[in-house]
Amino acid sequence: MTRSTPDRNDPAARGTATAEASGDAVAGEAAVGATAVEALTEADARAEHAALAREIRANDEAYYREDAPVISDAAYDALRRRLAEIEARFPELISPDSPTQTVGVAPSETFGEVRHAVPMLSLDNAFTEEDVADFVGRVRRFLRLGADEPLVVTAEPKIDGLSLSLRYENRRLVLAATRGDGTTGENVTANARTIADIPDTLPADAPDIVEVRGECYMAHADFAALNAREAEEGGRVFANPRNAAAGSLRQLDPAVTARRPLRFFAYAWGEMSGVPEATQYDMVARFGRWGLPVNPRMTRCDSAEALIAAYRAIEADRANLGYDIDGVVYKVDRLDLQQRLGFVSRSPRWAIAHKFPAEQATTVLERIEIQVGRTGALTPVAKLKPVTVGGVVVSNATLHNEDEIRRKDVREGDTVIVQRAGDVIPQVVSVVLDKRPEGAEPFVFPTVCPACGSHAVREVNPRTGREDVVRRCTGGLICPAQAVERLRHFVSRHALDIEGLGEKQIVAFFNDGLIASPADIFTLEARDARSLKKLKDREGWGATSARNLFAAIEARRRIALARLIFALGIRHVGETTARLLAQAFGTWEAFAAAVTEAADRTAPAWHELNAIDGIGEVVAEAVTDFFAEAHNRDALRLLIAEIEVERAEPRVAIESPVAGKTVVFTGSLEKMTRDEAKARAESLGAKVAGSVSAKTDLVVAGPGAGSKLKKAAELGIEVIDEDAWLALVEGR
Ligand SMILES: NC(=O)c1ccc[n+]([C@@H]2O[C@H](COP(=O)([O-])OP(=O)(O)OC[C@H]3O[C@@H](n4cnc5c(N)ncnc54)[C@H](O)[C@@H]3O)[C@@H](O)[C@H]2O)c1
Ligand SMILES: [Zn+2]
Repeated sequence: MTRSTPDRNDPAARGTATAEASGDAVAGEAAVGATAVEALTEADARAEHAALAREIRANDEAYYREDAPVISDAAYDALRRRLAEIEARFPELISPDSPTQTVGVAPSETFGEVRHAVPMLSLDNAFTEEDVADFVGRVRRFLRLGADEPLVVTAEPKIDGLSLSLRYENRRLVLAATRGDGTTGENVTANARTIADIPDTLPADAPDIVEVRGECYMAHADFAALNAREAEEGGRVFANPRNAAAGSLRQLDPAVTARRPLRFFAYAWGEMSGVPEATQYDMVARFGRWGLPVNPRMTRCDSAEALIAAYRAIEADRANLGYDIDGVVYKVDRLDLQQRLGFVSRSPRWAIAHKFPAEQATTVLERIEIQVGRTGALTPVAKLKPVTVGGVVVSNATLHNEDEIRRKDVREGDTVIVQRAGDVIPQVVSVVLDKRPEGAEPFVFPTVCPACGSHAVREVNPRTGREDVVRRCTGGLICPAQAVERLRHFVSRHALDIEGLGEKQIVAFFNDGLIASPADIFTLEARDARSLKKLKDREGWGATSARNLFAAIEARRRIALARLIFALGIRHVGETTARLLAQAFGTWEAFAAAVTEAADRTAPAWHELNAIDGIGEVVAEAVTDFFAEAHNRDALRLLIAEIEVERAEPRVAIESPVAGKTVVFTGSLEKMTRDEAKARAESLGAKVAGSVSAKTDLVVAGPGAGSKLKKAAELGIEVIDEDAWLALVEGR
């Protein structure tokens, strides 16, 4: 696995909650209130504030934790601006957890946590020249500077990467951490050590403790090469260099980071056992002498006008820098003045980021093409008459989804406004209606998958009654667009668990036509015996590895029903749900017959399915949609003919102190692995959740527990340690 974060569409890794969250997030682009803030009633403001905060948080998760944003930065910034405007008028809505008061998101559990000795903050934003003048005025007033007293402010490019803190003790690199939520970040020391730009040691004149902070980023050329390579190998293609940098640094396996061309610019610092210079400018110069890369475009300015001139100069050069920047950062130069200015909630008072406007151009949309993603999402892409936007030639732009096309009424042949907003994937902003050719028809979004001909459906969220914005192919088992992803999931550890059949082998076998659907795995050996091009003669293989693979496959010909159901990769069907279904139906035949019948929502089978404890409508729909697709049923018939599915024992009512409780494990456990703890808890009737919420009954915390523990304390949820947990479940 070369992924740092769980795949967003892996049903095992993503609960319904995340799926809904990101669905809301997409819808959020349209959700910025239409009413002027001045005209809002208090009740409307409260409701909109809550909705905005939810959307911002969902987008934060996608952006910071999964390195896969769902909306453009410009759309995201608009949500934030609206939230801030509402809070300005209704200050009672400002709570400590409002997005205006917080930084980023809490670190992902998969990395060790690092508490920052000095918090890592965000930056306030300026979008107009007026905002810049306001900033300078605010600083001067705060410092009570007279009209003739100079104020020097630096200007430097705002690199679009992710911030990284490097701690040197006695001039050796000892710790590297991401920003996280500003207080606690992720430990990425081993990853940072693989970055050539980052020195292992500092020279003798550096103090004993030095925390260098700066931006980890990926240059344009490296980004393009990486994406080309990933696309070829069936890996993950990144939307833009920032996501590529974040996704590459935040890898569980540092060897993967080492193969990614990451770079670094130093521009700030945290804890220091002595600050050797008196100004921002000189500190950065000092970092440069210590062997750290620093940006050559930093200048000193003495007025708002000079700052804007510096901004214009950097903007003019933006396309030639070779890496993405999304604005210019201004910082008060004198460190003693920085000290006096201090901080407000999430950003320093002595700095501001002057953001570039999104870059736009007008061109003709020639065609709308529907692409099918690795997880079956149908995404519309606008094929454009090539046009230069912000120095880059653009011929494709995203249209996001079906609703967006309808909302903007985008038609083939239209003249459209295209925007690049710092990120690399351009988007269609709007249609120039005056230029619509005669006879242009509204676009009809396909309801079958262009890759495999299966039905493509939109899920309905039973709670909100709203359709998911994404239309998905339901022919998962045969769809060539999804094949690799499905097969990878099918053989993964918690599914069929076939050793020696990783993503790399699957991609190679799929490309060579050896394995196209799950049944093919079990006929591989027989076909190999008859084939002239044998597995053992393939590059990187040999008689032993081929024999081992065949043995590993053979060992899985007998499989537990729950594992098989999970392995199918049906949306929303994770391990727990698969087990519930297996226990409820007992045999494959009974399960398959019932869920096929349940396609008819008036059939008794539909009600039986919904009556199973723990199975909600979302799951019931996903399962029946999957079996309603004839292509899937055909593929399953072939698979079942090759394997033997074990009968599942029915679930017995459990009497245990944790039955029916929702439990969260956090920190490191010493007496059991996470998987063991989870399986044990579930076997006792508890539900194991990944994050702490009001629904949590119990938190089991080991050493090193961080944000979840904090959250539990905030919510007043009972917290026990591992020993207490064992005593509880063992009845001691
Ligand atoms: N599209 C989305 O869904 C989504 C979601 C969350 C955030 N975002 C984007 O992320 C950004 C907001 O997040 P943020 O809190 O990280 O703040 P920010 O990017 O606006 O500013 C703070 C960051 O700027 C970086 N930076 C780069 N060059 C710098 C320099 N020379 N000096 C100082 N800092 C420098 C640092 O990493 C710092 O943490 C916005 O651009 C926003 O649009 C987008
Ligand atoms: Zn398909």
